[in-house]
Amino acid sequence: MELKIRNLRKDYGNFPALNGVNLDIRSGELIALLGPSGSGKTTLLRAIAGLESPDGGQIFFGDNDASRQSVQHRHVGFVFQHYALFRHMKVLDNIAFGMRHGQGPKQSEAVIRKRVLELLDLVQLNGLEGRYPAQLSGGQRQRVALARALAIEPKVLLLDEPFGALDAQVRKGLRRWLRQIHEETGHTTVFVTHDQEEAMELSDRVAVLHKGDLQQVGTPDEIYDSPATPFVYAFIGDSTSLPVTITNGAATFEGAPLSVGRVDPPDGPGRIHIRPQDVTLVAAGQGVVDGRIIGLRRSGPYRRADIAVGQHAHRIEALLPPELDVSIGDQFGLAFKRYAAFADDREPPKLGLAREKQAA
Ligand SMILES: Nc1ncnc2c1ncn2[C@@H]1O[C@H](COP(=O)(O)OP(=O)(O)OP(=O)(O)O)[C@@H](O)[C@H]1O
Repeated sequence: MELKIRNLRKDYGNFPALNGVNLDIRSGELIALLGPSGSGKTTLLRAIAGLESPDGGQIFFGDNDASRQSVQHRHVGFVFQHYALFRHMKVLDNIAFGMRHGQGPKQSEAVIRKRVLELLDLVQLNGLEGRYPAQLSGGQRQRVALARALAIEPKVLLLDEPFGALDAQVRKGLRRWLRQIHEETGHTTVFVTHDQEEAMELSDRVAVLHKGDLQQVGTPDEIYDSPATPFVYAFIGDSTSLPVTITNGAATFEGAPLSVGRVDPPDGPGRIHIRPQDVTLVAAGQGVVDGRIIGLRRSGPYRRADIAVGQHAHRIEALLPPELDVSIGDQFGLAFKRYAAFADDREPPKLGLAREKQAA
């Protein structure tokens, strides 16, 4: 089922939780709603489910305007962070609940039992149908919750931080498992997370929200390699930045020209953003700007260097090969393999000011 969200608004008092969101969700895709706490992810998910009534805009399920439809009529499957299994019911009865009490045609107990056992097989919990939720681990309970959501053959599957309460190791396992289930079942799935790694690894596309605004929608590669706004650049992956002044497409830093080539944003104050892996050290005077190493620490297979730049000690971070012979206090030129230039955020942030290019 394809979803179209048009100019969706939700205000809590004077506070705009959703600021006119437009988003097309393709049939069969797994899309992540990603953003920091309070960005509007859950509000958007609940509006899709029909649990929240918007103050403006529309939500289409296919060609059908579902904006005024009840939760029951939208026929969505929902899994929350805090598993909402019925504690007094066995796993089998939990999964069967929607089939027994839902809107669909009545089914015989034999059919229901067969379907529950198939779903238990799908979520890899064969043999646990007779247990109560208290006799399951947190990860197993979330699998039961997913089986229950799938049991009603939902038009759309909505997942709100379903692994949020579980430890990191279990989360990683469940992430792979969920992707596999998605590939087998093909439900249109909307997944809320504030964990960028989870969003990038799991989804076909990522929708990044910030303060109720949809900042960018794209594949994980597009979001990481071509962030559309300074917020997306800073939120996804590591980066540091330098304040610049842009005049006729040329950037200056602390009054001196910055040899990064032509930049696109309009004249005025802006920032050049760089990812640590895109900074390389060259001889002083040969790079975009000179800097002095003020910190070095090991980071996985790399060494992470803190480099002070300019008179006001702005900080640039670089990932260096550990065998590179550098020490605190060394002076270098910094070359940027890639960077992005943005005009300073003028409210609200607008798409399309980015320019990512090879450094000159
Ligand atoms: N019922 C409510 N009444 C008032 N304000 C609310 C209500 N629900 C949410 N908000 C506010 O709306 C904003 C968006 O909330 P939402 O829960 O959608 O954010 P989120 O991105 O899902 O955050 P989190 O990751 O913390 O769950 C927040 O600032 C929140 O405080």
